[in-house]
Amino acid sequence: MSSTEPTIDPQIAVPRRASATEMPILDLGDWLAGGPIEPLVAQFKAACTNTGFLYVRNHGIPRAAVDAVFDATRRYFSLSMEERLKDKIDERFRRGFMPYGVTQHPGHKPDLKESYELGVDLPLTDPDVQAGLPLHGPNRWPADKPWLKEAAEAYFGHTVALGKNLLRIFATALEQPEDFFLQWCRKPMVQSRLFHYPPQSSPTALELGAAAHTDYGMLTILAQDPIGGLELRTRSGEWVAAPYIEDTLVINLGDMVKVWTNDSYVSNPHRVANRTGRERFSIPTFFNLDYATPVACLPQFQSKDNPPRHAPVKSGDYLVKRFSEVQKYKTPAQLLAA
Ligand SMILES: O=C(O)CCC(=O)C(=O)O
Ligand SMILES: [Fe+2]
Repeated sequence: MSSTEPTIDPQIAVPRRASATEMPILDLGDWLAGGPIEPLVAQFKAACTNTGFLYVRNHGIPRAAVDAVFDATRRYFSLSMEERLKDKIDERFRRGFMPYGVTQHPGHKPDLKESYELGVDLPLTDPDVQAGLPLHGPNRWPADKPWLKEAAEAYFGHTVALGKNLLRIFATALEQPEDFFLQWCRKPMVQSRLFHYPPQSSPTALELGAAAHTDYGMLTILAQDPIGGLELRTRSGEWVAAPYIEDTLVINLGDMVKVWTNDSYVSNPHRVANRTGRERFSIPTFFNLDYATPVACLPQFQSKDNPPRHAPVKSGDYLVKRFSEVQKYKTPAQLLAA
């Protein structure tokens, strides 16, 4: 080996499966049908203070909507690169096709994934869009592929509804009124990403489908296909697998939750290693509150002996900063200056 060749990390170990304590399955069915919230709140709290990861079932998103968005995603990524590049992501609104190489975590090779991105669809006449509020704007859709818009926007609508329901459980767990977070859901910064991961025969710690990272915002709602490949780090530092479980979605917390709770609720690192030799598809929805939401440590998580460990942040400013650290875009300010 010549000295100019990069050092290849040893293949990372195949982890064991997460236990039911590390990733409990919460059944939302009874509550969504009018039952009490308390049993769910207790399970939610336990998961959030352990790994920050859990599964939900009977979550209210119809199976047909999930199947339809996966079908459309597979169909879209079977198109030629030339075809997909017609809808290459625009830097201002960040909607559309994002090719390989855009997402790169510090110290890692670019993630081995490509995506199609969508969010809350705001017209160009919307006052916040006109004012240039970062990431606010219209979705971008290929006019000749109506099936993509149809399936993705339908699924998106369902995940927004689920996200708001999860925020009710979350607020109750934080001893706030059930609708506490919903006051900041006027134009919530929700983003869905339709992901395609190619097969990867020898994942290394340097090159993965998604390098180890924490999510930035409040809640992530992840639909994955039966291929699996999602792994999370437990509090003891062990990597464990979060496999596909039929009719469930994975929920995990983002870093903003650490600000609200002074690190009582955790946003654990996770990664994707697609070792199956087959293509993998997954659809995370990142649920975030309105741009101007003041995120700060809640009173019950601080005291004289335990002052806030994180400075208060404005939700949107924080997200924009975190995005710019891993995605090679220009910021809106740079675009305006260009
Ligand atoms: O694709 C997955 O399973 C997870 C993706 C992920 O962690 C992310 O995009 O933040
Ligand atoms: Fe993530």
